[in-house]
Amino acid sequence: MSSPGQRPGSASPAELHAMRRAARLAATALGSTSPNPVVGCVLLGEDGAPVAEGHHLGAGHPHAEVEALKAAGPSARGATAVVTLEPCAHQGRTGPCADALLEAGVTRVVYAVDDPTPEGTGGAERLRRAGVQVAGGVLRELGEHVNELWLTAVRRRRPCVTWKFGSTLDGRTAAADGSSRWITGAAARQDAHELRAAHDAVLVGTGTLRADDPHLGLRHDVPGTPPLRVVVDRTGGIDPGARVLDDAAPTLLVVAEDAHRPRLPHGHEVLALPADGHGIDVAALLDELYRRGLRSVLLEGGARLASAFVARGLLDRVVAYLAPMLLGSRGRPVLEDFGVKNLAEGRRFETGEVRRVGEDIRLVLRAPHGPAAGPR
Ligand SMILES: Nc1nc(O)c(N)c(N[C@@H]2O[C@H](COP(=O)(O)O)[C@@H](O)[C@H]2O)n1
Repeated sequence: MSSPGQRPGSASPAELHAMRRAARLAATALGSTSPNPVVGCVLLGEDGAPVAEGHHLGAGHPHAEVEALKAAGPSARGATAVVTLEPCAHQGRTGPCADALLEAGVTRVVYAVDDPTPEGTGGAERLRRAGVQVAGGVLRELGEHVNELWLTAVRRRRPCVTWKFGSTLDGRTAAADGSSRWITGAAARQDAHELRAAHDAVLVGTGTLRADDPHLGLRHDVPGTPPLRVVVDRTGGIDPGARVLDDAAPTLLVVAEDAHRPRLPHGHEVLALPADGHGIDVAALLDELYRRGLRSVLLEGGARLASAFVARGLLDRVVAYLAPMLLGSRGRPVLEDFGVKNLAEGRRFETGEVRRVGEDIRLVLRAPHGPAAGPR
């Protein structure tokens, strides 16, 4: 295994090209693989030309390397495997990829990111000991990027939390009268649906539920598995006719331990968690979601719930759609007070990707790297 400080192994132009292809393959399964990562693999023949490729479809399915080996058949002998994550060395739901690569006669393995899990790690070392040439850390940033949600989750032992919002440039999500349709344009809203499809769960509080009656499903033109809909409703007072209780996807209704537990239509569930005067214990909620195998959560509001996550330092990423519009201080703010009294207490993020989506600006921010974050 290459250690975080180790220089990445060198790779040929054909291998770098194959790694980019493997990352694109991996990304096609975002939102469908948890608790497993997204992984892509390309096999190159001795002349450097691709002979087969594969990607991981989800837990219980063969790993990316095994998919590619199956597609290659006997052509795998003498091939180079280019894979976005270190081949695993363990017997989980499926067998160890390192052994499958050895049995198929692969002679070189190039991978981007070390597997950070105690179960999965060790494949690179096993391959090296068996005489296979191994180069780790190749296009590591790309491998980190495509698997950002899973890597953040397994390093922090809780789902990766992305807070998504659409607001005016002055941080308002509705006007004083509550009108909010639409602040951002159609392109930003379409993009937000694609973001939803890449996550395992979408999370809102009751304020948003009452104000917008959101459905939280996927639009018919967005491919992917609908995420679990999670509604934090401290008192359990959800309207039985709420759109989120239809059968498009399961809904988890999170209530306080001492609250009324409503009967929900078949397929939905009530989860009781500790709460205090500020609301449900959101760290306990993340622990429970992680325990259930969810690795990514898209927090879609409202201001109160988002403030609870900010206050607890539980945001990993922010995806903001900023509309070229101003509503002034009578508009509804994107966040409530979360206890900041002076500039030094303000929460800072690192600026990531910035791009224009229709008339709006899409901004990705990341929490500064803590000790659990991976190498950069
Ligand atoms: N290298 C690699 N390729 C894949 O396609 C993978 N899905 C993984 N996953 C690693 O193995 C663990 C899951 O194993 P099972 O699917 O249960 O057999 C997962 O936690 C990763 O460490 N690795």
